[in-house]
Amino acid sequence: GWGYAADNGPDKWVESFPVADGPRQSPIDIVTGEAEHDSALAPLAPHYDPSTSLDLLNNGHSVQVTFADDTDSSSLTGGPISGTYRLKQFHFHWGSQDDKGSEHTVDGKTYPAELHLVHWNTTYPSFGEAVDKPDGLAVIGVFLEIGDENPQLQKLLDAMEAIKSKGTQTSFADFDPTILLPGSLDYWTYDGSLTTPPLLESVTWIVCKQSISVSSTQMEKFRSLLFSGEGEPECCMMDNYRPPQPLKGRKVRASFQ
Ligand SMILES: NS(=O)(=O)c1ccc(O)c(NC(=O)NCCCCO)c1
Ligand SMILES: [Zn+2]
Repeated sequence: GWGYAADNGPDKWVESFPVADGPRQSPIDIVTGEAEHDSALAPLAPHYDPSTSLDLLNNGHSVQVTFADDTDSSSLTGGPISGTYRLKQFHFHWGSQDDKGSEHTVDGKTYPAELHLVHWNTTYPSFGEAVDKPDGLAVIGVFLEIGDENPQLQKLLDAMEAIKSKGTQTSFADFDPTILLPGSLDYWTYDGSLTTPPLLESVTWIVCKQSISVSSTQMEKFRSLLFSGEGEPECCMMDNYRPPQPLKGRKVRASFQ
C-alpha cells in the first residue's frame, strides 16, 4: 500500500491515484503576498464538546484522535464555509528533524509539524458520503513551531506510549481540541484535496496564520511512533508529509489584512 518511503511515497501515488496530478491538489505553498484579503470572510467558529472524543489511533500513516460525529456537538461554522461541518478526527504530519514536517508552507517556510482538524459537511449523511464531494470537507491546519514545551500536547503525547505500532488504539476521552488552537484564528483559505491517498478534491482548506509551540523533546515523542505493526521490523513514523503541489491558477484568500 501507499506510504512515505521511496518506493511507495508521494512521487509514486499518481500510479494508483491519478487525481494526484489534478487541478486542486494539496498541500500548497502559501505565498502571502499573493493572498487577497476578503472582508466577506466570516470569523472561524469552531465549537467542540470534549465528551465527543473517543480514541487515539495509530493508523500506520499518522496518529489520530477520532470523535463521535452522530450529532453537531463538535462542529465548525463560519469561516469560508456555509452551513455546519462536523468534527470527525484530528491528526498530525511531521518530519524526521525540526526543519521540516509540515505539509503547507508559508513563503517557502516549513514547520516541524502540522495539525489537521477534519470536518465533514452535514448537508451529506456521513463522512463517507461527504469525502468525495467538492464541498464535502473542511480541514483546519495549524502549524507547530519549535519553542517552549506545549502543555496542551502532553496528554496526547503521554497516551502515545500505548499506540506505538500500526493498527493499535487506546480510548481517549474528554479531550477538547480547542486547547490545540492558536490564540488568533486568522486564516488563509483555498480549495484543495486530501493530502493522502485517495487525494480526493473535496477539501476547503483553512490554514491558521498563527502557529502553536512544540518543544524538540515533544517532537521526539511523535518520532517514536511506528509506521510498522507489532511483530514487523520497526520503522519510525516520521516524514509523513506530502510536499506542496502546483497551485494551477487557484486563489488563496486571507481573512485578515
Ligand atoms: N491529511 S488530510 O488532508 O487532512 C486528510 C483528511 C481526511 C482523510 O480521510 C485523509 N485521508 C484518508 O483518510 N486516507 C485513507 C487512509 C488514511 C489512514 O487510514 C486525509
Ligand atoms: Zn492531514
